[in-house]
Amino acid sequence: MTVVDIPGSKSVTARALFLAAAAAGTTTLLRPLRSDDTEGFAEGLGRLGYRVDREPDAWRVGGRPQGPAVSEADVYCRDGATTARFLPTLAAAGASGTYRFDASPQMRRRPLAPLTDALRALGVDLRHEEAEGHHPLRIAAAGIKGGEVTLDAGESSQYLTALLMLGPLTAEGLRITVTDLVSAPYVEITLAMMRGFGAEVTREGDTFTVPPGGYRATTYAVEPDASTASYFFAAAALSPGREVTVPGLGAGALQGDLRFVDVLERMGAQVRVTPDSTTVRGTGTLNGLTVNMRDISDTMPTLAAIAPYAAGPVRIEDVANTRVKECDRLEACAENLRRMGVTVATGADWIEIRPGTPRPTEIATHGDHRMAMSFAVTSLRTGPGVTFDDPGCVRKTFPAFHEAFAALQRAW
Ligand SMILES: O=C(O)C1=C[C@@H](OP(=O)(O)O)[C@@H](O)[C@H](O)C1
Ligand SMILES: C=C(OP(=O)(O)O)C(=O)O
Repeated sequence: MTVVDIPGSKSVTARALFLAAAAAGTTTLLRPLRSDDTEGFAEGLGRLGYRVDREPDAWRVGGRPQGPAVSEADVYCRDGATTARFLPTLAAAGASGTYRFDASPQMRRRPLAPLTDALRALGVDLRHEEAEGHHPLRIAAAGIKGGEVTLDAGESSQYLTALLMLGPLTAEGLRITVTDLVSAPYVEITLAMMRGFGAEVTREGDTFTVPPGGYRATTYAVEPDASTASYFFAAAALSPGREVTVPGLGAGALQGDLRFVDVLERMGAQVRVTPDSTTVRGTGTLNGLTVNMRDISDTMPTLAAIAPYAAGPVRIEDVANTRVKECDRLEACAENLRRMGVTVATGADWIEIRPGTPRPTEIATHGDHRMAMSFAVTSLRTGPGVTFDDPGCVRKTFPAFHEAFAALQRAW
C-alpha cells in the first residue's frame, strides 16, 4: 500500500479565507493549501488590510465584519479565479473604500460578467476598466442592502459561490435565483462551509435564500485536494497491482471531485472508500466508457490523459465550461494527445479519445497546471521522453507536484 499525502484543497482554502476575513473574531485554518492561488488570495486580503499570519501548517486570519481596513487598495489576483471572483465580492460588501482588482493575462481572459452584473444589479458601483466583463475592475464600496437577484451560473459555479458568501454580509440578505448551474458540487462545499462559519442558507428548487447576520470565527481543518488526488488515483488505475491510498479524503469529504474514483471504478479499477481515506488499485483492466463530467470537470484532463490506454473509446460529455479555464482544456487535451499519436475528436462540449499507444513528446501546458499534472500520468506508460514546456505551472495548486509524483514512482 502506498500512502500519498495530498496538500490541502484549493477550493476549501479559498472559501475559508473569505469566510474567516468576514467573520467576527480570529480564525485558524489548519493545513491550508500553500500554492500560488491560495497565497495570492491571502496576499490580496493583506492588501485590503486584513491580518493573515501564515505559519506552515496554520494560517490565522483576523476577521473584519465591517470590511477592508483600508480605504484604497490595488489587488493583484494572479491566475486564481477563486481570488479574482471572490475577493472583489468581499470588498464590495465593505462599508466604504475604493478598490482596484487586476489579474494575470490568463485570468484577464476568463469571464466574470454574470457575477459583476449581479453585483451591479445589487447596487454596487463597479466598473470594468478595459474589457467589459473582465479584469481589471474598480469597485467603490458603500455597503450592500441586499434583495433579489437572478444569476446564470452555467459558465461557472464560482459566481454563485461568491454571491452566497456575500449574502450574510448584506443588510437585508439575498435571494438568488439560478437559471443554470455547472460544477454543482462546489456549491455544496460553499453551503457546508458557510454553515461551519455560523451562517445558514435555505434552498427551494433554484432559489437560495441567505439571511443577513454575518459569520463567526472558528478553527477550520482543510481537507486534502480531491482534484490533486485524481492524478495519483489515475496513476494507480493505470498500473496493474499498484495501489494508492489518500488519507483525509473519505466518505465524508466535501469535494465532489472525489467522485473521479467512481469513474475509475467503472473502468475496472478497484476502489475502497473508508470514513477517512480512499484507495485505488490498478487491476490491469481499463475499459472505455462514456461519462458526463459536468459536475467534476477539473478531472476531465486526468481522464483524457489515461484514456488512450483504455480498451475502448473514452467519451467525456457536458464539459463546455472547461473551455474557459486556465486554457481551452478540450482543445489542449486534444492537441497533446494528437502530438502523442492518439486519435481524438472534440465537439462544443465533448471529447472522444480512441485507444492508442502514446509516444513521448513535449506537452504544451498553455500555462495550465492540469495539463502538466495530467500528462505526467500518461508518462508512466510512454517510457522516458515526456517533457513540459512550462513544468513550473503546477505552482498554481501543487508546487511540489513533480517531486511528489517522482516519489510515488520510486515507492513502486
Ligand atoms: O468554486 C471553486 O472552488 C471551483 C469551482 C470550479 O469552477 P467552475 O464552477 O468555474 O467550473 C472548479 O473548476 C475550480 O477549480 C474551483
Ligand atoms: C479551473 C481551475 O481553477 P480556478 O477556476 O479556480 O482558477 C482549476 O484549478 O482547475
